[in-house]
Amino acid sequence: MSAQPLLDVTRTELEGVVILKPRRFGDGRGWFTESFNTARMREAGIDLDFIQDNQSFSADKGTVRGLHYQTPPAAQDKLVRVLAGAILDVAVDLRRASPTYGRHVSVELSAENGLQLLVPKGFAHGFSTLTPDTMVFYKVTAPYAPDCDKGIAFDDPDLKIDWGLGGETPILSDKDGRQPSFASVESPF
Ligand SMILES: Cc1cn([C@H]2C[C@H](O)[C@@H](COP(=O)(O)OP(=O)(O)O[C@H]3O[C@H](C)C(=O)[C@H](O)[C@H]3O)O2)c(=O)[nH]c1=O
Repeated sequence: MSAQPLLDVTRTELEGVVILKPRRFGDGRGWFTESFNTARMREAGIDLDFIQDNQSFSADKGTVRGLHYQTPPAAQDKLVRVLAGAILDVAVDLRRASPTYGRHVSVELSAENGLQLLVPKGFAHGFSTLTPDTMVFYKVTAPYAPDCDKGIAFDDPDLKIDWGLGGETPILSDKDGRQPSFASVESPF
């Protein structure tokens, strides 16, 4: 029986957006994993230079952060994982020439399932929290650039994203409560 790969990679219907699952080595104490390894990423054909780590804590279930992206020259690739709790992680294709322009994928990432989502440049990113006390950690390939930090309304009617909120009003930042519609955004990608 072949051993589980050290890094399992699953493509999604959006070209470039992939789900990563580093192998966990379990024993009587719990488990160990190499949560990030550039050699394993390169073997998977992912050759990105992550230069900044971000971390956000959301106290309440039903928090939505997003949809956000940075425009060139500060566009970011993001590698997202959850250290505590669970999120519905969403990537929206903003690449105007893409056959999946305007389409999204949503993946449940949790401390328990150990899944990670790679969100390349050209995609908007956001997540909703599925548990209280959710800690999200993500690596990015470009520094924070406030002037390039843009957004799209999380509840845009054209994007039709189900955030798993069960009809509840989400907890949002003021900024995310007034993001522009998808139709009004001139994507730079
Ligand atoms: C993103 C970022 C923010 N900040 C400062 C700016 C604000 O004073 C404060 C909170 O920022 P913001 O409200 O934009 O944080 P989130 O709503 O969690 O935004 C992030 O969440 C979504 C899901 C993303 O994908 C982006 O990485 C990022 O936009 O942190 C920094 O100092 N550096 C940074 O890289």
